[in-house]
Amino acid sequence: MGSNAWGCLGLGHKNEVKTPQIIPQLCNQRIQRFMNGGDFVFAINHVNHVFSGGNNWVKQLGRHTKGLGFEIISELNDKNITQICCGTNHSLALTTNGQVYAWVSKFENKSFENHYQNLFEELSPIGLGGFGTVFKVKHRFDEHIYAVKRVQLKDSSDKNMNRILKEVKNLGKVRSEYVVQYYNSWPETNFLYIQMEFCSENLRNILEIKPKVFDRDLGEAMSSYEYFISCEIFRQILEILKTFTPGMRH
Ligand SMILES: Nc1ncnc2c1ncn2[C@@H]1O[C@H](COP(=O)(O)OP(=O)(O)OP(=O)(O)O)[C@@H](O)[C@H]1O
Repeated sequence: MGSNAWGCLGLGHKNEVKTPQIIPQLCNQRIQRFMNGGDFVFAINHVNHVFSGGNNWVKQLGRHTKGLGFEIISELNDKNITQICCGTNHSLALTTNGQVYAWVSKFENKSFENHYQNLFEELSPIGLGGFGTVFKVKHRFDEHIYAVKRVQLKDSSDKNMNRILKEVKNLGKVRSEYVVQYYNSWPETNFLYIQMEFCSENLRNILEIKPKVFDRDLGEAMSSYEYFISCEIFRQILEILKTFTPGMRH
C-alpha cells in the first residue's frame, strides 16, 4: 500500500492504496524476494523466475509489454536469476553462475525528455546564479524536497560539454556536512539539470543568526570559542576543496 505514484505497487493502476491489497498475478507464485526500483518492483519466486510491475517508461521492467501490473519476464525464465538490484530507472540481474544482465532500453537523449517534470513537482524558483536558475522541487516518488539547478547549455561543443561534465564529477566527489550534497544530473533539451540537497538557510542568513547562537550582539567581536569553531569549519571546507586536481576555487 502507499501513494502508488506511477503504479509502482504493480497493481495495474496509479491510485493511492490505503489498505494492503492482494496482487492477483503473484498469488500462488511462492514469491521469495522483492526488490524496489525508483517507480517499479521486481519479485523472484522459488524457481528463480522474475516478475516485474510498475512504471515501464524506459523499459526498466525488462519486458516489452506495457507497465503497471505484475508480469513474468519470460526471457529470464531459463537464466536462473539469483539477485536483482535496481536504480531509479535501470536494473541489473545476477545469475547463479555469475553472469550479469542489465536493462534500461531507451536511455538515449530522447528518454530525458520530460525527465524533470516526470520526477519532480516544481514548487518555486529559489534564486538566479551566474549559470542558471535554482528551483525548490518535490520528488514525486520519495516525496523529499530538493534543489534542482537548471543550467542552459549554450553550445554542445566537446570542450563546453567536457567542462560541464568535469564540474558535475567534481560536485559528486564532495561529501561533507558543510557542503551542499549533490545527488544527480542529466541533460534535457538545451539544459543540464543538477539535483542537490535543498538548503533552507543561506550564508547570509547564517551570518545574521550566528551572533545570536553565540550570544553576542551584531558587530561585537567574536569570542575565542566562536572564532575557533568558525576557523575549524573553514579549515574542513578547505581540506575538501584541496582534494581536487586541479584545485577548486569558490
Ligand atoms: N542547494 C540549494 N538549496 C537552496 N538554495 C540554493 C541551493 N543552491 C542554490 N541556491 C540558491 O539559488 C541561488 C543561485 O544559486 P547558484 O548556485 O546558481 O548561483 P551562485 O552560487 O549565486 O553563483 P554561481 O552561479 O557563480 O555559482 C543562490 O544564491 C541560493 O540562494
